[in-house]
Order: sequence, then C-alpha cells, then structure tokens
Amino acid sequence: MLELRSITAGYARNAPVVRDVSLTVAPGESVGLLGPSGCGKSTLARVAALLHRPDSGTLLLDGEPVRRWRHRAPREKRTAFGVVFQQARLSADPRLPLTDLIAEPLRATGRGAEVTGRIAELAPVVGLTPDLLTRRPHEVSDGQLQRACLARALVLRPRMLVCDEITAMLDASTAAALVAAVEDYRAATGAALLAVGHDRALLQRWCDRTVQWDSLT
Ligand SMILES: Nc1ncnc2c1ncn2[C@@H]1O[C@H](COP(=O)(O)OP(=O)(O)OP(=O)(O)O)[C@@H](O)[C@H]1O
Repeated sequence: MLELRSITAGYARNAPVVRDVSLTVAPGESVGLLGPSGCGKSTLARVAALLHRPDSGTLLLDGEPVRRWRHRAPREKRTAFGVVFQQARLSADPRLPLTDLIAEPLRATGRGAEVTGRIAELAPVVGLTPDLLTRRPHEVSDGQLQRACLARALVLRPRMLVCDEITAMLDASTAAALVAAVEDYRAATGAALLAVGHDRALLQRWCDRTVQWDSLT
C-alpha cells in the first residue's frame, strides 16, 4: 500500500510545483494519474518512487512512514519500486549493452549470479530478441530501448511499478506491447501500478481507476 498524504514538492525553496497532493494506491491496484503538461505529475511520481524528497507531507509504504529518499532510502524500500520514464534515452547509460542495462540493478544489489537467468526470463516478456540484447542504446530504436528500460524496472521483481508516460514517444503497437508486458507482470506477481500520463483513453483502458490531477488537492 502506497499512501501520499499532503505532499508538497518542488525544485526551489518556496516554489513548490506540487502542492498538498494526496493519493493512495492499494496493493495490486492500478491507478492512472491524468493531468495537463507541467502540472507536476512527474514530480509526484518521482516522490512516490522515493526518487525526490518532498518539502512536506507524508509518504507511507505499507503503513510505515518513509523518512529518507534516493540513495539514503533503505534498500528494501527503494527496491520495492520499479520505475520507467518517458525518455528512455535520458535514463539509459549509453555505454551499456542492453543486457547490462537490464542487469544493472541486480549487480548493484549483489545479485549478479541471477543475471543470466533473469535476462532469459525477461527478454521474451518485453519482446527483446537475443541480437538486440548485445547492442548499445544508440544501436536500437526508441521502442526497443524502452522495452529494455521496462525489463530493468522489472528485474528485481518490484511490488509497485511507476510508469511515467512510458508510451508517449512510441507507435501504437509498441505502446500496446509495453502495456501488455506490464499487465502480464502484474497478473503474475500482484504488483501495483501508478501510471502517469495525459492520454485519457489509454489510462482508462489500462488502469482500475484514473484520477484527475485537480481532484488530488
Ligand atoms: N529538475 C527540475 N528542475 C526545475 N524545475 C523542474 C524540474 N523538473 C520539472 N520542473 C518544473 O516543475 C513543473 C512540473 O513538472 P513535471 O515534469 O512534474 O510536470 P508533468 O505534469 O509531469 O509534465 P509533463 O506532462 O509535460 O511531463 C514544471 O513547471 C517544470 O518546468
């Protein structure tokens, strides 16, 4: 269970971009968050995934308040989240072949022994063929790179996924494949989802419920 209570957050002192926002995602639930460009959805998603410390408010993960964010957050809390962003090229290390990109969270948490098995499981789930896994980001399409970013988000088997406009730059069939991969993972694991976007039709098809940004304050 993820509970955001009265979250205020931003990037400069006394200039919050998110003001007093509250949102709850129940275990296994999928929630779509809709709002116009620039309203603060990505900022709230980053707070929810423990990647951005709010100025005020409370975040409860399974009833326990989170007190530390980013690298200071306890590992078991950080790894509860799998996060995928809109712009795969900004979030992927350009030097790493896709296989290492996907494996990075395993290696970073001392689970390098699981890499081969996990990649073999995940590549078909996200639709990556073996020839693509050895290429670097500049050698694959945006859709193929986003598939790798989704695999990386799933590699530690998170119980909560945060997807921030993950299909915004992609063609309809790649978008559908990514949504299907997220849903297959959720069906298999019971993971919850917070999906951020401005495509109302997509989020309404995808999620158990959609909430409008304005209704959160
Ligand atoms: N790293 C940053 N530093 C300073 N300001 C930022 C930063 N990231 C976002 N902002 C500002 O915070 C506000 C909210 O941005 P955010 O990306 O959270 O909105 P959004 O609703 O996700 O927008 P979009 O739908 O266009 O992605 C915007 O005014 C933006 O310019």
